[in-house]
Amino acid sequence: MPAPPPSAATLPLDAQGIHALAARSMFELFSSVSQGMFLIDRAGRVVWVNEGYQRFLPALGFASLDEFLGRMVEDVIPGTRMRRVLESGKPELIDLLTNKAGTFVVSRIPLRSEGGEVMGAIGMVFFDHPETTLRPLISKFAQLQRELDDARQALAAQRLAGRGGTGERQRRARYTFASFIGSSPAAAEVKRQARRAAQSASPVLLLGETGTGKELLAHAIHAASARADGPFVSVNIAAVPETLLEAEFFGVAPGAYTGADRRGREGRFRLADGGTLFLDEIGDMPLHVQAKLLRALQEGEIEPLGSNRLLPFDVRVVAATSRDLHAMVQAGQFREDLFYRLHVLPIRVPPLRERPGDIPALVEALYEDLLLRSGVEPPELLPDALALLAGQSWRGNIRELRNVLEQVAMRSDSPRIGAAQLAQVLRETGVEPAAPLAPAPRPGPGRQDEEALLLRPLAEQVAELEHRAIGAALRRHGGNRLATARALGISRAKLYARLAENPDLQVDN
Ligand SMILES: Nc1ncnc2c1ncn2[C@@H]1O[C@H](COP(=O)(O)OP(=O)(O)OP(=O)(O)O)[C@@H](O)[C@H]1O
Repeated sequence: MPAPPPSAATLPLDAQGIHALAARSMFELFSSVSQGMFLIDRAGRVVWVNEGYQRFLPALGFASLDEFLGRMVEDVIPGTRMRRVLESGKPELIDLLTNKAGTFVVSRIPLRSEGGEVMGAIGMVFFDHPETTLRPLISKFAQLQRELDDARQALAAQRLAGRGGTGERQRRARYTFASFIGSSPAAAEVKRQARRAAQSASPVLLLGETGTGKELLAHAIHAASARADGPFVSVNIAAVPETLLEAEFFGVAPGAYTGADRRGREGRFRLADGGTLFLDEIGDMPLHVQAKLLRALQEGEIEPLGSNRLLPFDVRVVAATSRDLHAMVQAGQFREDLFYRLHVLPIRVPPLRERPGDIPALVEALYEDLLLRSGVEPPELLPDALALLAGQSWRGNIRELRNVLEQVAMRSDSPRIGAAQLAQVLRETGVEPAAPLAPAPRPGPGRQDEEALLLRPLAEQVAELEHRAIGAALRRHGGNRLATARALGISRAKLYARLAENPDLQVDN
């Protein structure tokens, strides 16, 4: 019997017909759900762009489609991996692409001839601004990115110091007090206290929000202490599974377990012998380990798991936490006796929002570091952009500032960045920009004027920023001087002195 003639409602039953139908349906599906699609040929030239994709062209720096078509894909879409897909013939079904046009969830698929040869590739953008549409995924990505940054920075510091092996890296201090950037009163006070702590042998407790520089200070304290030639060993308690913490601290005796640990393992206390043991996130330590830690600190001896021998150690402990240990003690979550054992030299590390005056110096240092680490030429931030940075709440503190600065460098070709461009990057990285610390700059100064403004003595510029910061804080707090001094992390006496020098700052309350 002859096959029924194909109609609009009939599925083709031959392989070729099924293939054509599926390909067409998939193409239509992708073009309707994606934000944009484009095609490159075998040479990597952009040969077709659909209507959806055309709206990204201005952000990529193209005024018309004609300028975009026919160009090599990497010349027009910074950071793209389309050429890799051409070369490997393997699709990349989901990826995040960040460039000056924003951050996108993208997909790249090779196009093959009937003979299986790669003839080109199709690129699709599924989401733009994934930081709002895919928040959990993006924050996880941002977290990983930060960890990667920290690891890269550690490696670079090690390379600069000309040091070898991984174990060595772990056991040397990476930073000194000079690495702690900031000359604001709050920063100077922290450094003063930390320097004093370095001279003593007592435990130090660093208290402050995430990303404020607690680990950096722990390294610096070690490097300036009498133990500087000994090892610096750190344990991030939050990152070690609870069941492994004891083994991590106290070690495992040979033969205690079968398998990998059969030969036994040194604990961190022993590895840090003669040096400093940095206990990061001490507030995350389970109560039963707290009891053992306390005993070890009191006795100066540890008992490796599966052993009945006590081993002496000589370690100076520096602990850090972003949690409110005092409240944890009251809630029965942290042992009071351990708290007092560690709370001998407490140092409060202020959040970045309490020292906005340090932002210009931090920007300079973090960009210098970026240049050293990755060769990325950083842009210059104009005064209105610096004022915008100074007005943010920086929940992730300096780590977050570094991340934003890197994003600015990655997403922009312009050598100078103003507040408007910065605000866009802040939004794209998931930070809703708060008002700048100073009123928005009046339109006017051209590039040369702006450069002239930046080429004045730094002290003058810092004083200006301080003046604007005080003005903004006074306005925010309705002229309340105590609240203003607190918000800026300065003493009331200092605020009164500044107000006396600058009568124009007075706000009646
Ligand atoms: N004052 C500073 N000057 C220069 N860089 C800083 C300063 N403070 C922090 N950083 C940088 O910011 C990042 C975070 O600092 P660090 O890891 O020391 O913070 P932390 O308080 O220990 O954070 P967490 O509690 O999340 O572990 C690091 O890359 C560090 O080099």
